Order: sequence, then C-alpha cells, then structure tokens
Amino acid sequence: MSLAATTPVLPTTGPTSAAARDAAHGASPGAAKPSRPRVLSIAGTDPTGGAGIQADLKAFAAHGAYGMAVTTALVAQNTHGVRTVHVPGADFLTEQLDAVSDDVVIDAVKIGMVADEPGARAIAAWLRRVQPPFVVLDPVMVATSGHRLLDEGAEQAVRELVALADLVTPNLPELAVLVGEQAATTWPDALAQARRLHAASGAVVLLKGGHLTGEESPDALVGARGPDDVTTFSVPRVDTVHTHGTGCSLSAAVAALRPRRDGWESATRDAKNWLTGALQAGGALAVGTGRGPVDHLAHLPTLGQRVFSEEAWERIAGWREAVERMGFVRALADGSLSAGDFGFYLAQDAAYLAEYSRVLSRASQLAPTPEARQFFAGAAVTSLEVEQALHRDWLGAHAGMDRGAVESIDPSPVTAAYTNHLHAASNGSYAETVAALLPCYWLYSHIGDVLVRQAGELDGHPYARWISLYGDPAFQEATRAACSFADEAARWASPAERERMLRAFEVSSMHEYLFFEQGLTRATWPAPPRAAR
Ligand SMILES: Nc1ncnc2c1ncn2[C@@H]1O[C@H](COP(=O)(O)OP(=O)(O)OP(=O)(O)O)[C@@H](O)[C@H]1O
Ligand SMILES: Cc1ncc(COP(=O)(O)O)c(N)n1
Repeated sequence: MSLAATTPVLPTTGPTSAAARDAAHGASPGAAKPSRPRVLSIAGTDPTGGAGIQADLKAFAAHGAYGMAVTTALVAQNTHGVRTVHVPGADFLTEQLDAVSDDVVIDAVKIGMVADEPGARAIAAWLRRVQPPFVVLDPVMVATSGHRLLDEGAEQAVRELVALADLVTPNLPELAVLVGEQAATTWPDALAQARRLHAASGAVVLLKGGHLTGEESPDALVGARGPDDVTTFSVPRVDTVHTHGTGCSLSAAVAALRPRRDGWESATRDAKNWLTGALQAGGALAVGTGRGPVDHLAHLPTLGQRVFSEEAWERIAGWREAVERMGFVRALADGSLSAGDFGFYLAQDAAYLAEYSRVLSRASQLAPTPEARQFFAGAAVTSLEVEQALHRDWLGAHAGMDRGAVESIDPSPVTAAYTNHLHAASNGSYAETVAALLPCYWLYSHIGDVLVRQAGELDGHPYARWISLYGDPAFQEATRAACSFADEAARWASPAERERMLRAFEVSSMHEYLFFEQGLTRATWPAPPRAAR
C-alpha cells in the first residue's frame, strides 16, 4: 500500500508559484542582494564532518555566506555509517530556532535531517512565524549507509514541510515517499514524479539523480520558471566512492547562493559545478576508511601554508644528496670523464632541450601574468638557441656532428621518460607545469655549485668552459625567478593541486638524477635484442 493511500500527498496550504513566493519575500529582480548572506542550517550532526550541519557550514563558507546552525539531532556516525541518534526534543529545537531569529536577520534557510514528527512540526511552526526569504528543504530520510534518519511516522510531517519550502531537493527514494509512489527506476519516470510534487506543493523541485547508474549524474530543476519548466544539469559521473554528504552539501550551496541570484537556476548551476570539483578532490582528503566526504574547499588556496619552493626543496632532500654524490658529476669535476661519455651527455641534453623548450612555451601560454608569459617565452628561446649553440659547437668540434645531426639526435629511453613526464604535466594546469619545469633550473644550478666546489682551480681543466657555465650568475637569477613563479602559482592552488605540484617537482628531480647519471649507467643497459629470423 502506498503512503498516498492513507495520507493526503500534500497539505492544504495550496501551491503558489515560485515567482509569487519570491515576490512575497521582496526578492524581486531589482532588490538589493546581501553580499554575505546569513544562512541557517537546521540539521543533524556528523562528527566526522562529511554530512549534516558540519557539511552545511563548510558549503556555506565555500560560497562566502555567513553560516549558522540549529541542531535537530546528535548523530554518532562516521564514514562507515550511523551508530546512534540522540534527539534533544522539539522544545529545545524551538528554543534554538527562536534564539537565532529573535536576534539575526536570516537570508536563507537550509533544512536537512529533521529526525522525527515533533521536530518537523516545530520547524514548520517556526517557518510560518518567521517567513525566511528562501527555504531549501533536503528531505533526508535514510542515510546512504541504510540507517533511518527520519522516524517512519514522520513522513507526513515532512510532506507538510515541503509546502513551506521554496526548493525541495529529493533523491529518487525520497521523491517516491513525498509523492506516495514506488521509487522511479528511469529518469523520465522520476521527472514525472517531480512534476507531480511541484504541482501539488508549489515548491520548485531539484531532483537528484546521484542514485542512478550511468556515465552522467543528472539533476533536474522542475518548476523554477513555470509549472512545465524543466532544466537538466548533467555532469559526467565522478568515479569515486567518496560521496558521503553530497546531498547535504549541494542543498546548502544552493541556499548560500540563492540570496545573491535572480533565480534557482543560476544558483543550482554554480552549486552543481562546485560539487563536482569537491567530489573530484574528495579522495585526496583521506578522511576515514569508508565512504569519505567531498572536499568542500577544493577550489580555495589554504591560508597559512608554507612557501612552495621551500617545501619542495625539502621534499627532494634524498635526490639532492644523490645528485651531489653522482659518479658523473665527480668525474666531470676531476676531469676524468671520457670525451665519449661527455659527448653522449651533451647529445642527450640537446635532445632534451628541444622538448624542454616546447614545455616552456606551453607554460608561457598558460601563464596568468604578462611577466610570467614573458619569462617562460624567453626561456623557451634561450634553451633552444643559446644553449643548443654551445652543444652544437662542442659536438661539432669533438664528435664531428653538423647542425642537422645534432637536431635529429634520438632521445635515449631515460631522456624520453623525462620529457614525457614534462609533457604530461603540461597537460595539467599552469601550476603543475611550472612545478615540473623547476628542477631543471634548480637542481642544475645546485649541481653547478657542487661542480665548481669540487673542481677547484679550472686552469687546464678539460671541461673548464662547461663548469664555469654552470656557475653563471644569469642562470642562478633565472632559477630564482622560476622559483618565484612556482611559489606564486602555488599560492592560488587548492590542496590537491599543490600536492600534484609537489609530486611533479619530485618526479622531475628523480629524472634529473637519472638523466645525468645515464652518461655512466648506459654501459649497463641491455643491447637491443636482435629480431629472430
Ligand atoms: N559520482 C558522482 N559524480 C558526480 N555527481 C554526483 C555523484 N554522486 C552524486 N552526485 C551529485 O551529488 C548530488 C547529490 O546526489 P544524490 O542523489 O547522491 O543525493 P543524496 O542521496 O541526497 O545525497 P547523500 O549521499 O548526501 O544522501 C547530486 O547533484 C548528484 O548529481
Ligand atoms: C546528519 C546527517 N544528515 C544527512 C546525512 C545523509 O548523508 P549520506 O546519505 O551521505 O550519509 C547524514 N548521514 N547525516
């Protein structure tokens, strides 16, 4: 038997259009919009911070709203599920609600878990008294872990709350309960149910398709601009298990945005895009061993973080020491390196620089400021022309290679691995690209210091010209500039992006080591196998 058979689907207050409700709240298109809206969450708690009030406050802050919270229920839960629920009671709930509204002007309300029928009735009575401008109701009934967050007998009271809400954000099972039907299994059936809910209640319905399977995760706004209006928002489904609290976070974000927007559509579109980024970054948070939360602040830089280059340099302490002890550097410093090994190194360096120059050009293309664009474009030219000219001179004089031969050197597997890594990083962001490019400047000038120190007096040294070139002050200056561009990019990077930068820097440092050392280690590489005839 469906719930509709025993209870009226919706209460008797009668539907009003979204536009009429907005007008009643003074939310006309020309009305002044609060720059920092005061938004109240009425919901349960999640001590691990992924859902409920804790998620709502983060979503409010992420959207620049001032967050407030009234607790309906204290929930002992984590990323594996709900353990127990403690409900302080409807009288205390009303006391909390009044404490807020007696003092603070409220720009929007988001309602989540209401827990039980007395709770729902207390909230309904308060909404009728206070008439907040925008009310978003996420009709939380069952946690994804399967635990009930709403007493079974309270469903009718939640239906009554729908009629007091401006926007209701059900997932498929919740929508079914609200209209008193079986849960829809297809998107068109779900849309038809959402239309019926809108027609009966007057509330705009944001139908959430997170529970569907498929490559897209569609949501639809029903009734925002008229009874038959449906706007679909579809994003590619993020391949993640970390979806705890997505419903709470989405509805809170819409509530935070709505007071500054002219309608539900633009608030929903932006909230949904933000949520997709937060879902993508959720795994990197490493919160809990179950279904973890999304990263509400994925789009923000973190205040108080360390200077990127300091942290990056510290992270490669091991590679730095390895580079200082390298046999290739020691042999170059004491002059015992054979001309053949040095020639191999120079030839590979020429092949490397050709690709490095392309990645520098890409950094210039992605750079956010004219200074950075100019720096990386200039570096692309220098590495192609000036540095390669030196390589050509030596290889011409000592290995009999002409310009064409130098320009068509095959990269070794070690060289190709390094340049492939740089190209892969340059398919990411500007910040990642700069971080990947940096060790070539920095470790190279570090090796220069080590070489100059180890070589001592350069008179009569077979590699004097090269060693003095390593210590060139212009190169040290370029290294400092590259560091400051990386630091600036990191200042605006999210934690996940900064981690990608550090990783790109670390991997490039490893490649620097392998690149230099290949002058000697190549003797141990296997010869290309002969094809069997
Ligand atoms: N894997 C995913 N990729 C992209 N978007 C998703 C994914 N999972 C959920 N969403 C989006 O998250 C929002 C919440 O959707 P969902 O249907 O899961 O609601 P819910 O069941 O109320 O959430 P909760 O898991 O918090 O209870 C929707 O906008 C949905 O499209
Ligand atoms: C207090 C509270 N409110 C809502 C949810 C639903 O979120 P989810 O379905 O992701 O567990 C929850 N777990 N806890």
